[in-house]
Amino acid sequence: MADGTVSDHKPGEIRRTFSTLSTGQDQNGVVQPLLTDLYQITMAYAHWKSEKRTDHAVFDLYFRKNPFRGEFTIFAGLHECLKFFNNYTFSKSDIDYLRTILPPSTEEGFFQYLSDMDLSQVTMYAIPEGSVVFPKVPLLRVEGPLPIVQLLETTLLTLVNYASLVATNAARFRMAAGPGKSLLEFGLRRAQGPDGGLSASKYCYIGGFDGTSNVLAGKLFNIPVKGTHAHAFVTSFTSLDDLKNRMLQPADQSKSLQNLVEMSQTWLDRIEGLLEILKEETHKGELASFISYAMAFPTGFLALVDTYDVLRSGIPNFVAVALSLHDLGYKSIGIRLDSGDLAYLSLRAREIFTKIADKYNLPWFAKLNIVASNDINEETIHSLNQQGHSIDTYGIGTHLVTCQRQPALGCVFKLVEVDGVARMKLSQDMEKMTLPGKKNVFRLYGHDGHALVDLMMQEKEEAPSPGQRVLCRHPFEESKRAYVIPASVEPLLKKYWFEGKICQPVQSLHDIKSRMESSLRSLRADHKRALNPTPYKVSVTAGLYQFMHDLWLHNAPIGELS
Ligand SMILES: Nc1ncnc2c1ncn2[C@@H]1O[C@H](COP(=O)(O)OP(=O)(O)OP(=O)(O)O)[C@@H](O)[C@H]1O
Ligand SMILES: O=P(O)(O)OC[C@H]1O[C@H](OP(=O)(O)OP(=O)(O)O)[C@H](O)[C@@H]1O
Ligand SMILES: O=C(O)c1cccnc1
Ligand SMILES: [Mg+2]
Repeated sequence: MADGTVSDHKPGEIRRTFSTLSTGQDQNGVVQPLLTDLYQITMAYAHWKSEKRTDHAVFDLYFRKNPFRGEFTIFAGLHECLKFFNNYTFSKSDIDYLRTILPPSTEEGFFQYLSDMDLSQVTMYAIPEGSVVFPKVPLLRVEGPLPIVQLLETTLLTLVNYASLVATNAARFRMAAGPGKSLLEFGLRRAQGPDGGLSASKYCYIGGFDGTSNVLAGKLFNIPVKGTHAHAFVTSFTSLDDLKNRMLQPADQSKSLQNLVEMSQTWLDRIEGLLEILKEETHKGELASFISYAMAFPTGFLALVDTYDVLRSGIPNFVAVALSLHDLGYKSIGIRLDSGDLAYLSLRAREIFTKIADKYNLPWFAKLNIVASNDINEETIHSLNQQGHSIDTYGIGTHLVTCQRQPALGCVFKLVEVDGVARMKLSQDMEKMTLPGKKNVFRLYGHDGHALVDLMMQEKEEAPSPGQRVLCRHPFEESKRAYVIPASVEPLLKKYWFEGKICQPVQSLHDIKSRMESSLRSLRADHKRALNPTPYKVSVTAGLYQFMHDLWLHNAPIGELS
C-alpha cells in the first residue's frame, strides 16, 4: 500500500515473506502440542488404553452463530493450523513434563506412543482461508485416528476462533468506512497480550485494513506499517527555544539551508487573518514540536493537532509549518484528530485547507489527509457517515482488536463419525445439535453471481450440478425448505493436509485478503447490512435431513409419564 496518506514504510526487499515462514521458522513458538487442555491428554491415554488407537474418527470444526449481530463471518487461521500440523511432535521435554502431571500409574507405552506421534495418518479438509462462512458449516473436517484427532481440538480452536472473529470485525469496519477510506490498525497497546496484538494486526489486514502501527507484524507478515506521532511528542516541547536545530535543506539539494522556525513564524503572521485566529494564541511548544517533526520527516509531515486547541492552535500551527515546507519544495501529508467531535472538526479542517488552497493556489492543500482516531467503533463510523465528515483515514485500536462488541466467536470441534458410523450430540437447544456423519458442503450461486445457499450433504451423495434442481432443507425446521436451481456450484471443502503434508499451494496474506474481498462481494447486500441483516440460508439435502432425524429419534430416549 503506498497511498502516501500517512508516513509509511514499504515492505523492504529482504523482508521474510509469509510463505517462507510457512516452510521454515515458527512465527509463534507458543503453538505446539502442549498448547492444549489437559483433558485432551487424559482422553488420549484412556483411548490408548481402550485399544482405540486405530479407530477412525471424523471431527467438524464450526461455529453456531455469526458474531456482532451480523449474518456472515470471515474464516481465518487456516495457514496457522497447517503450520501447527507441519510441526506436530512431542519433544523430550514435553514428555518429561507430562510424566510429572499424569498419575504415576500411567503406562510407559503411552509416553512412547506420544513420542512417536505424527500427523501422517490425519487428513484435513478446509474451506479456503478468507472465505465468507456461515453457522453450522464445517470450516475444517479433520479425520484420522481418534486419540490423535481429539488431541488437536483445543489448538485448532484457539487458532481459528480469534483469527476469524477479528477478521470479521475488520471486514465490518471496512464496510462501514467504505472502499475509499484508509483503515489503520492501532491496537497493539490495547490487545489481549502480545500474541493477541500480533494476530490482530495480521487478521485485520486480511479483513480489509490497509496497514498497522505494529512494527513486528510488518516485519513478520509483510504488512504495510504506518503511523503518526503521539501527544507526548507535542507536550515534550514547551517553546521554540527547545529547537536546537532550525535549518532544513530544501528539496532542491543545490539550494542552501533555510530557517524553518523563522519561516513558520512568518507564515503564522500571514495566515492569522484568513484563519481568524490570533497568532499569539497558538501554542508555541506545539509549533516547536511540529517543526521538529517536519525537520525529521520533511516528505512525510503529518501532525497530531488536538493537544491544546484544534482550531485555534493545532491547525494554524500545522498550516504554518506545511506552507513553509512547501516553500522548500516539500508536500505535507496531513493531520490527525484524536479527540472532540470528529465529524465537525474534520469538516472545519477541510474548510481551512480549502481556503488555503484557494488563496495560495495550491490545489493539493485542499486534499490533505485527515486521520481520525479515539475509541472509534463500527457505530461511530456509521454515525459519522450520517452526519457528514471529511475524514480520509481511520486509526482504530481498542474496539477492533478486543472485539469489544463480541469477544469470542464460539467455534467448536465435534465428533461426527467413528469407523464409518455417524455420531450425534443431542441437545435441548437445537442450535447445539451436531450434524452427524462425514459431510460435503457446496455453495450454490444464482445467475447474478450471488451466493444463494450453502448445502451440506452426506459424503456418499452426488454433488449438486449447475442447472439441476436440488431440494435444500433447513436442518431442523421441517417446514422450511426450497428448491434451488444453481447457476454454478462451488465445493467448499478442499483437501489441505494428507499423508503428513500440506497438499494445496500456500496462500500469501495478500491472496487471502483478495479471497476475502471476492467472497464478500459474492454475498448479497441485504446479508451484509449493519442493521437487521437477512440471514443467509444454510441447508441440508433431503438425504442428510432424513438421516439425521432418524439418528436423532434413535438416540433420544422415550420419556414415560406417570
Ligand atoms: N461526530 C461524532 N459522532 C459520534 N461519535 C463521535 C463523534 N466524534 C467523536 N465521537 C466519539 O465520541 C467519543 C468521545 O470521546 P470522549 O467523551 O472521551 O471525549 P474526547 O473527545 O476524547 O475528549 P477528551 O480528550 O477531552 O477526553 C469517542 O468514542 C469518539 O470516537
Ligand atoms: O482509541 P483507540 O481506538 O484504542 O486507538 C488507539 C489510541 O491509542 C492512542 O491513544 P493513547 O494510548 O495515547 O491514549 P488515549 O488517547 O486514550 O489518551 C491513540 O491516540 C488512539 O487514540
Ligand atoms: O501512529 C499512530 O498515530 C498511533 C499508533 C498507535 C496508537 N495510536 C496512534
Ligand atoms: Mg487516544
